[in-house]
Amino acid sequence: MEQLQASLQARGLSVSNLPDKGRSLVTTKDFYPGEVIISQEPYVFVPNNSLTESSCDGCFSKSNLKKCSACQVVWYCGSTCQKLEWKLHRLECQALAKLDKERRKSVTPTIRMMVKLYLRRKLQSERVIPVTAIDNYNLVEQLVSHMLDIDEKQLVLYAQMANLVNLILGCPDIDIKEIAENFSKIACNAHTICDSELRPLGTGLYPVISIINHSCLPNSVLVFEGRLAVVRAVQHIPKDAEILISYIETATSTITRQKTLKEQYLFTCTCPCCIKVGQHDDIQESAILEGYRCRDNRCSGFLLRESDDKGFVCQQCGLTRNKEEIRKKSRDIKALLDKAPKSTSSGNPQDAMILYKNIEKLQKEVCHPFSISLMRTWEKLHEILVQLEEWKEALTFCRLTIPVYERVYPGFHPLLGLQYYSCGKLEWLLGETDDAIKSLTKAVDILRITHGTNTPFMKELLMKLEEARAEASYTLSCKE
Ligand SMILES: C[S@@+](CC[C@H](N)C(=O)[O-])C[C@H]1O[C@@H](n2cnc3c(N)ncnc32)[C@H](O)[C@@H]1O
Repeated sequence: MEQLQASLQARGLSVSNLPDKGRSLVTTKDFYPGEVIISQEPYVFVPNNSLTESSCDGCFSKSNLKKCSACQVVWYCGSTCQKLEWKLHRLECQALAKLDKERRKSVTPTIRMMVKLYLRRKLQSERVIPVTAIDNYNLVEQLVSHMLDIDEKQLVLYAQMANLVNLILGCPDIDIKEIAENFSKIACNAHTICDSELRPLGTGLYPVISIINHSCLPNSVLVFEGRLAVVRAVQHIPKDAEILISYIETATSTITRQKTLKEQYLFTCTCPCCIKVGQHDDIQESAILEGYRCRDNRCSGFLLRESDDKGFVCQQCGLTRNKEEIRKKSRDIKALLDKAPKSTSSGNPQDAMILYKNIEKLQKEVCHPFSISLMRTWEKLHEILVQLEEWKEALTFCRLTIPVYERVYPGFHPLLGLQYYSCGKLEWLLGETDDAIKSLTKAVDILRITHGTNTPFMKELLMKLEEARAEASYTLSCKE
């Protein structure tokens, strides 16, 4: 702990204990928007491989993959990644190679994560891999596990998984209870590794980053550069303040956010957004994001349940909507949404587009124009239409999402920046240069804070903006 504090002190940080939160990462100097607060390589990480989709165990690439011939479980994109991972994979490979074919199928990414955790501990204790103040198993030991709070069913599942890990490791001296507790630690401390566009790639355990607590209105953001986790300030953070990131998708009502946090991280959030739960403004916002629209299409009011529970009444114009009518339409939407995964995985985007357009039509009759479910449908239609190369329509749906994004995300949220980037790319493609410049500028303003400016992803965005500006000034000079 002293070594960790010394290492953090050099970066303007320190670990404190807060009464209701446990350990927290606190600043010992000011941080400014866009500044890197801390970055860390994972103690262990695994790609999100499944039986149908694989990626490289070193860099998550999905191309030129070759399966490790010995264990037949792990994939690499080439010898560079294979060599980099070899010290750890050598041990893992020996353990996996001993399993029969059927058993190997049960080696999920979570099981691999645990196997790798113990193997890395072994390599560090034998000094094959160096130990540093921010890269050691002691930090894993200090992670919260919430073992006393999790239910019986979950405990049984962890125990079964722990038995499988023990069987793979072939070390009867490793305590099953300890492995089960480590599964619980992974559940509330591991982070989903995403690419620059926030698409999930894998899972990693970053024991120092895991000291950072959650807020639904955070002052920092966690992004990844490959597997390196990078925390950046999104606002001015003064000395002696707590660093806070969001663990969850915050585009939901307070009650939904609190439920998610309780179920996955086992705490009740009391951030500035959550303490408003039940207050008038919060009820109104929830009714907009997850509730229904007024019967009158010209009215933008939100609806609340009538006191006799027979229906919903618009808080702007007073019109009521019948509960049964809403229920029926909601059932129809659900029936269509249930068909959606099949339609999207069937590989026929045309079918998926028709289905989602039907969903949108029904949702527009039921949901408030700022509804999150309607926004998700617009996102899906944008994605499908890009696939179909229907650029104009894709742009229409992308633009529809922007006001909802603006409403639900704070100014410097990566998803807002990325959505502006998507709009800008489509506008540029369609020759709408002035609009493209506006969208790309907004994307740059946000993403330079959340993502920095040095990654290939950001360099490409900056180049696109420059190209668009150059074209606009060339067109202008031609006109003059
Ligand atoms: C990734 S850990 C964060 C570090 C943790 N406080 C510790 O002592 O190691 C996640 C856990 O921290 C606690 N936590 C995180 N954010 C919190 C918050 N806003 N309020 C209360 N507890 C919080 C919860 O127990 C949660 O399961």
